[in-house]
Amino acid sequence: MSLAYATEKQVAIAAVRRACHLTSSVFNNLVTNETLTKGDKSPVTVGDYAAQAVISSVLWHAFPKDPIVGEEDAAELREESGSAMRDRIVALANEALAEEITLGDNVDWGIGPGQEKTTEQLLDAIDRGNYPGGRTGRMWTIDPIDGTKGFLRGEQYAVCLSLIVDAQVQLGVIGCPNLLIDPAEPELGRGVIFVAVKGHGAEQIRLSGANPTPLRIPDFAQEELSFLESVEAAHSSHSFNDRVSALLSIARRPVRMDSQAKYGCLARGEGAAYLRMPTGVGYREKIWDHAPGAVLVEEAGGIVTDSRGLPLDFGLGRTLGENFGVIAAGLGTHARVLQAVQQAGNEQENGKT
Ligand SMILES: Nc1ncnc2c1ncn2[C@@H]1O[C@H](COP(=O)(O)OS(=O)(=O)O)[C@@H](OP(=O)(O)O)[C@H]1O
Ligand SMILES: [Mg+2]
Ligand SMILES: [Mg+2]
Ligand SMILES: [Mg+2]
Repeated sequence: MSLAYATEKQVAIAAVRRACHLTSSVFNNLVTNETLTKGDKSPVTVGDYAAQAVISSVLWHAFPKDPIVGEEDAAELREESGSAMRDRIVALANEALAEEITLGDNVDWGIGPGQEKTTEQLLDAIDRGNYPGGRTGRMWTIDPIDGTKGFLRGEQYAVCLSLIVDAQVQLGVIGCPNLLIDPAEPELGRGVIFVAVKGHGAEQIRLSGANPTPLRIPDFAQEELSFLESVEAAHSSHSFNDRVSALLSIARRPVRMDSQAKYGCLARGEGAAYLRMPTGVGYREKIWDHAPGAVLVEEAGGIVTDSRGLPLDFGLGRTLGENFGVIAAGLGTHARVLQAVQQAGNEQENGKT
């Protein structure tokens, strides 16, 4: 096997591991006044900002020329009113950057003892995520905490990083600190990183970095089919999924889970399809919410399209453009789900539902 994107993979895993340690410790010590509400009414915590600062700093050290499409920006933190949060973010980010963690990550990537940064350097690191995206060249996407609402509830969330080259996702890394390593063996505990390199397969490793396990989506019998879907009804239409489920005579209840942990669970065979249909409010899906998950599912043998059956286009900028939803499923399931989605869509247009 060739070493495609071998350095990028190592750096990305190291960055995501650091960020996962950070977010776990933030959750365990989260106090009031550490969460802001953004312009779109969604929450952002000190954990989101600090994790983006850490990942961006590591990427800058390893690949200084690569642009970054990151979810967060530091505008509010630069204001006087943001100073308390700012100080906490700087402390958290520096703690994570300087932390001693072994197994493959090392000081050459701007992490490890002595790698603390100034406030200005960390705010700039957050703001390096302002790249507008586009069709050509290399770029990284960072979603420092995907599923922030799940994070705040103590449920699933994910630290998500991808490398896109000429609009194709080449590498995806999804850290899930709260996900069971193996649902069949809960005593193994929680903390998983999903990794995929285009053309080279998908794997799961433990948050500790150990036990790489290849991932392959299994074939599902009809009675085993179930959907993975968002927790928040505002993020994807639950009622539409119910109709698709009925059309496919799916008996099992959908599994609701925040974040790209859904793509990870699909890739390891927990749930037969991830359906995310728009709620009709004109929301545009962001590339950082899907790029790592899409390459993961494809490399585990699955298919990811919109409701027209077209691949997601990561070359349009920071968003996926007009929202036609997302259907991710294994090879043997995707066509059936797509057909049912289109039927449900037609019914909706004809006012039958
Ligand atoms: N209206 C609307 N429609 C679709 N998607 C939206 C919408 N608003 C927000 N978002 C994005 O949803 C991301 C979280 O998705 P999830 O699948 O984790 O949602 S859920 O928490 O399970 O409900 C969430 O990612 P994070 O902000 O990283 O948590 C947002 O990018
Ligand atoms: Mg957010
Ligand atoms: Mg997100
Ligand atoms: Mg986020």
